[in-house]
Amino acid sequence: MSQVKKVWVLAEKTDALAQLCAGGRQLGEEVGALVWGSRAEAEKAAAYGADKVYWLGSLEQGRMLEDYHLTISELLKKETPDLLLVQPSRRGKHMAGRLAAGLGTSVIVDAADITIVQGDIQIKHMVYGGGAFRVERAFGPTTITTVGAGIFSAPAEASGHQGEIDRGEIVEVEFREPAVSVKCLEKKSKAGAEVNLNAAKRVLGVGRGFAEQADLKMAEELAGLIGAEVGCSRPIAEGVNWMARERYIGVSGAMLKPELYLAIGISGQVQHMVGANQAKTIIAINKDKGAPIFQQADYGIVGDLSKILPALSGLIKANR
Ligand SMILES: Cc1cc2nc3c(=O)[nH]c(=O)nc-3n(C[C@H](O)[C@H](O)[C@H](O)COP(=O)(O)OP(=O)(O)OC[C@H]3O[C@@H](n4cnc5c(N)ncnc54)[C@H](O)[C@@H]3O)c2cc1C
Repeated sequence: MSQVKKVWVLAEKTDALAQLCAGGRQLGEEVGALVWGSRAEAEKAAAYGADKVYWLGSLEQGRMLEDYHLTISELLKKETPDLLLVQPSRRGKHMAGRLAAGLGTSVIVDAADITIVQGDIQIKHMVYGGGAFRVERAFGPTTITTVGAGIFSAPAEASGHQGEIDRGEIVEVEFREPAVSVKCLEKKSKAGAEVNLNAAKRVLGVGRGFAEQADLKMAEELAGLIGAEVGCSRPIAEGVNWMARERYIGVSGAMLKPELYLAIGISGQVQHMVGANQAKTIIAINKDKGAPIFQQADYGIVGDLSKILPALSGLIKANR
């Protein structure tokens, strides 16, 4: 694949930063990383393979990440990277939108594939709620895209620079106060939101086949036994509200690429499956043998989950 000259990456979390740096190395001759936090964080980005780390410093008390849009868009205008890869977190998407507005371009969201054809950046992403893919090209000197999970894999730390952290140059960036800033007045922790489905090797998804919230205990027990994170279909998080929104999988939720996806009481509508069909192995449990999920599953069990889940957990425990 041909490469462009400069690819920059912007991520809030370290694992996403490592993945985007790996992607940057595939797509660009030079990788630049925009990093907040301590100098150690900036050095980490260099170890992940960034040639230049644009170090934005630590967030001052009460300052929001969003306030950096002016600082970063000025930098983008000056340095004109060909491509900016952004972590698709809510804050990442927000920032991507603001940066694109500052540059007079638009964001191509949730890239499923990025190819460079003779210097032309072509981005494939899902449209019509997962019904089709479209290949798009952005106008302007810098293409901005948020990148779906699992598109690039993170290399072992420091592989980009053979472990020599100081090979990546660290450039200190001065903060530019935007005309209108966002102030954080109060922070409250959100119960149950601490989950990183993208990083999980095994995910067990629960759907509307569960009649009662209390029945989820059967799924949680099995997940614990096989070392899986629990995710869900959208109606479980945004209909009956049995789980946090961070746990729902699909086109408008988390996009996964685990080794195993175990879908229980999930019909397999396209909007859900686009978030799960990159799994290496899909196993479905559903009482309806005509459920669409069985067309995408590698293995299927037709039956009532209230009988199958305790039986599976019992078998695993008995064979330990
Ligand atoms: C624009 C748009 C975006 C959307 N985005 C998403 C998204 O990101 N993620 C998402 O998940 N959905 C999304 N949806 C909703 C999606 O279309 C489906 O409605 C949803 O995924 C269905 O969830 P489900 O499979 O849990 O429920 P259902 O479709 O109701 O399926 C329940 C399944 O459980 C089975 N079942 C019932 N009882 C049992 C039992 N006792 N034992 C075993 N099996 C049983 C049934 O046979 C059925 O197949 C979106 C929809 C739209 C329009």
